[in-house]
Amino acid sequence: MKNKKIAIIGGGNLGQAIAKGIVNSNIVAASNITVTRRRTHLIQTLKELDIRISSNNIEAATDANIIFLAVKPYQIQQVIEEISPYVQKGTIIISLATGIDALSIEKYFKKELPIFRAMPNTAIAIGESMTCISAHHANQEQEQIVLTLFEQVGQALIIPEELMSSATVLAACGIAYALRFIRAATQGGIEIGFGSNLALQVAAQTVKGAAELLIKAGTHPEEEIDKVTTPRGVTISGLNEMEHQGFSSALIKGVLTSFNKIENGK
Ligand SMILES: NC(=O)C1=CN([C@@H]2O[C@H](COP(=O)(O)OP(=O)(O)OC[C@H]3O[C@@H](n4cnc5c(N)ncnc54)[C@H](O)[C@@H]3O)[C@@H](O)[C@H]2O)C=CC1
Ligand SMILES: O=C(O)[C@@H]1CCC=N1
Repeated sequence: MKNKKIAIIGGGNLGQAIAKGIVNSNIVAASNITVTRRRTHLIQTLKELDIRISSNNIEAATDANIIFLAVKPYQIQQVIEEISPYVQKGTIIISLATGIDALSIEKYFKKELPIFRAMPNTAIAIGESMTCISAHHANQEQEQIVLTLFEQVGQALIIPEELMSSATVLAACGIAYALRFIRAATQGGIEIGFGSNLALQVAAQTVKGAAELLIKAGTHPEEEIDKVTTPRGVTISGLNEMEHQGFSSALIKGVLTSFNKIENGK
């Protein structure tokens, strides 16, 4: 792994976060990673980490063993058609583009390559992503390489491609849903007396603790809820009122609305 050459085409939010995450984990030398962007002055900070920056996609793709496609979905076809003639056989392709299936990517390349789709979430910037990955024409060794790369920036798992839209909703959009919960809790906290900064600190750490209980202890949410809900107590009154107002139902309907928009465009 250490000697693999990586090209990240599109040094935007996700592209830069992946580059930094891989460098921090030390599994590939920074000098083996090239990040491309048309306006390279916007990614000068990567150079301080010894990451190479370039505006030349073809040069970056030519000697890469692994290519991340981190441009927006509407830019992906053009980028693939630009680099395809220079991509060596067996090069691992990892597309981050939402909603573009592996068959289309293969069609744009006009040749068979190991193609992966990866759906991280924005917590990748702090090494806490939940990344779902699907594989197309890849062998086990290639799957392990891609899994290992994303494990440097959070948790990662391989899923069937047919679940990629669901993964997008639950993990990528999910960050926004969770943040809206924290924002709403903060608004409630202000109404019952906290200043906004303190309310946000308390709400955010409380959500982190709740998630860690499930992740570290491996318990079910209801098991943890049972520990907080004293009979005739305040928690169950609040929780039941939230459910009367449609809390779980609103969340489930939101998840389905996002999913339907990906699947049917509406
Ligand atoms: N999982 C998630 O939470 C999210 C996933 N995404 C997906 O990730 C991908 C990247 O998204 P972001 O990083 O947010 O986008 P971004 O817009 O920040 O980054 C894309 C970068 O590609 C560069 N670029 C465009 N054309 C290029 C070219 N021909 N050659 C080299 N560089 C070029 C742009 O200048 C930009 O810096 C998208 O395909 C999007 O669908 C986007 C947002 C959230
Ligand atoms: O909202 C969106 O369309 C993209 C997909 C996943 C996160 N952001």
